[in-house]
Amino acid sequence: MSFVSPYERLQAIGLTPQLLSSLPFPPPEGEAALMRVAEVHRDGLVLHDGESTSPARTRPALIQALASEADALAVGDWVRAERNTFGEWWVDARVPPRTQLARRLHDGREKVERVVLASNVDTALLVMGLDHDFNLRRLERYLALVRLAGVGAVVVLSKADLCVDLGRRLRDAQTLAPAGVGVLALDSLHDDVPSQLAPWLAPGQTLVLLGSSGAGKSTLANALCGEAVAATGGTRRGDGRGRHTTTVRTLHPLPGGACIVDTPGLRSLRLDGDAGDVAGAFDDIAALAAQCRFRDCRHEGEPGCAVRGTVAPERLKSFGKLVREAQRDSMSALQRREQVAQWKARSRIGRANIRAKRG
Ligand SMILES: Nc1nc2c(ncn2[C@@H]2O[C@H](COP(=O)(O)OP(=O)(O)OP(=O)(O)O)[C@@H](O)[C@H]2O)c(=O)[nH]1
Ligand SMILES: [Zn+2]
Repeated sequence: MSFVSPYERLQAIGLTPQLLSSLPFPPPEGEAALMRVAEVHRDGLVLHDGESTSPARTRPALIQALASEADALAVGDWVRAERNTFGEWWVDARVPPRTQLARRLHDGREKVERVVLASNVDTALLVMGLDHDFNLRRLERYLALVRLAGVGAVVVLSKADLCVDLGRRLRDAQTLAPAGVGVLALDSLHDDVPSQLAPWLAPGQTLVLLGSSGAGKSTLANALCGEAVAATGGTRRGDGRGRHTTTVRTLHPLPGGACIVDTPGLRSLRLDGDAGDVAGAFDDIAALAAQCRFRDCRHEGEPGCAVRGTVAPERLKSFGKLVREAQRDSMSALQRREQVAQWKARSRIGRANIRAKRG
């Protein structure tokens, strides 16, 4: 019988020699192990050891330490877990992630929460269907998300078989994609997906599938795995939207030594960064803005603006929207209350002025 060390097994789910040599704790042994988070649930985790998965829970001290920095364990994290006498796994430490894809969730009132979508990702596959799903403004958001996280990306336009003006849509997506971000169109049900994505599937690589519900993420995951690992759903009749078939982010090892995280479709995507970060995620605009006459130019009609007139109006509009959204979300709850109070005061004064004029 040949002996496979736990570290060799972990190579199947992305362990690299660099990671192993930079652990913030001694290499676990005995009842402790290095594992990778494969799923995060409300009441626990699923850990992968490179061969199989086990349920686990997180020590409250670790949850609290992470929460104090608006952080939490996410799929893709490397952790130290220890098995107790009942055979239950408990996670007590995390390896600081190389990358974190995160978004903000807004509760509709004033609470903004940071949610980590996946950790230690090398390449995000930004999946967009060439059917009703195709939306360049949404793609812009996803491109900014990966840019903010410092994660590589490929735009995967699925359902090429359903598209009549493929050439134009490919060109439109290519125009948005910054240098180094590939754009490809495919029919995930019939094309040889692993060979089309081969450049990003080297052993040790971690990929994540991002996109709206029904875009075809799980179909791609299955095509890459060579078997049905993720449930796929149809799209709704009428509007062609997805049915939110995938409900949890899950890490799957791939046959060639890479691994992939399938994620549920995101209903909304608010970027996790301050206004400056978000503005910087639009390379073309950032480069032109350096030539605007005013350093704080908002490109909204100021004289000497180098951006307006050069950047497509719809791109500039969504840039402005994302920057303002980031600004609002970055404000503390207190600042936001103060701003609302100011608005109210201003409109009270405005109404009083109007009344005074009238009469
Ligand atoms: N014709 C065609 N259909 C596709 C293609 N890719 C996916 N589909 C179909 O689109 C529907 C939705 O695909 P899924 O893979 O479940 O989509 P998803 O992005 O995982 O959706 P959620 O799990 O809801 O987030 C399914 O009926 C798939 O069979 C494609 O390239 N061509
Ligand atoms: Zn300007």
